[in-house]
Amino acid sequence: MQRSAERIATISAHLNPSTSPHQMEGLSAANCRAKGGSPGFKVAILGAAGGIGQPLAMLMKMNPLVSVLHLYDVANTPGVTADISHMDTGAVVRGFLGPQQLEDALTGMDLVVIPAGVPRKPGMTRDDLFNINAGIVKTLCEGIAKCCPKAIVNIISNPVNSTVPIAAEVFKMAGTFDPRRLLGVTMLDVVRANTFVAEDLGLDPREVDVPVVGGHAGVTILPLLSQIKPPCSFTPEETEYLTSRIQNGGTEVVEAKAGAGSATLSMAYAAVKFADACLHGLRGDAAIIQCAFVTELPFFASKVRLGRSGVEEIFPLGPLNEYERTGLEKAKKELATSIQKGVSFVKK
Ligand SMILES: NC(=O)C1=CN([C@@H]2O[C@H](COP(=O)(O)OP(=O)(O)OC[C@H]3O[C@@H](n4cnc5c(N)ncnc54)[C@H](O)[C@@H]3O)[C@@H](O)[C@H]2O)C=CC1
Ligand SMILES: O=C([O-])CC(=O)C(=O)O
Repeated sequence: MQRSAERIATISAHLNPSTSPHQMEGLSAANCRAKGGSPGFKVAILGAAGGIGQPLAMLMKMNPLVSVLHLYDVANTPGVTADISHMDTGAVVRGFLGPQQLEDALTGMDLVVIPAGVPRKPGMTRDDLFNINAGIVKTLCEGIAKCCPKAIVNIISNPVNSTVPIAAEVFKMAGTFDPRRLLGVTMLDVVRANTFVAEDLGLDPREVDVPVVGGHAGVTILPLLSQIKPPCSFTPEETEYLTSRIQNGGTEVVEAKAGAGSATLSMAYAAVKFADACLHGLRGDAAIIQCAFVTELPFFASKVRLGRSGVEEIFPLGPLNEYERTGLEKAKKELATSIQKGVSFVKK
């Protein structure tokens, strides 16, 4: 009994940076590495114990660009942190549990990734998550504005078309808003588009690049199949089938999981692909181009160039065909409503 109590004390010292220096001693190697300023970026995941958060945390722990990884959630971070901290990769992992530890989790971070919030069940739209997730994202962003206002923020929590505007309003009210640093993660739409198109064409998905613009729900997800690389043409039936499958990819997973949540593993993969692009941009690497939901235009998923200050260039949509022009009008209409809903939530 005694031994196991000591062990719990040691683990909780690792999880809580506010514990006394004496309690932290057992973990000095990891802490020395973190304090020694080993090269790399400091990344926080908010919602780190969830279905997306856990595999995302594991993949971020494997990323050589990450030197410190903070895992924050309102439940279960001690276990997830203890587990991931045993991986023999470079990043030092620290866990934070509950609102009292949010500020410690955020202080000093270069990149904050937010998959906190409830997922869909069959029959729900992403907008049905608004009532719960809007408040969660608002509170977390207030913490970011206070503790790491210069961090790049990647928002995964749905409905992205409204949660990103919520984040923007929170940052505007705090006087910390920088449109280059706030990005909604629409990478999973690109990942799905590449996969489904590659299946259709009999190609390796790694060779396919489909820009997906607009937003992250239903008709706002607009794949630009006319701009696919390698260049390729589709029949009207193929265009209709592929566009619909890409737009409904999330629902396909929600239905297959039959009440047990939405995409988590492919989302963690997409989130890491996107976070890694942001970190390469921060490092100053050249030509980091991805699609993301950005806050200029005023809010729209576009192809962007990532750099040291976040989004450094937003590319124009390029030539659209008739099918895409019609899709764009539908997307803009629905997006306007979702954006306004997010903005009003913070202003009210
Ligand atoms: N942008 C995208 O492409 C995608 C977005 N999503 C969205 O990601 C979100 C998370 O999905 P899952 O990980 O599957 O859900 P989950 O329920 O498995 O995990 C969510 C985690 O958030 C935590 N959480 C709740 N309130 C919190 C708070 N105030 N602070 C910090 N953490 C909090 C929970 O404790 C839980 O660990 C959902 O809103 C989902 O719709 C999911 C897939 C794709
Ligand atoms: O569909 C959902 O609810 C989760 C999501 O955003 C996706 O998988 O694209």
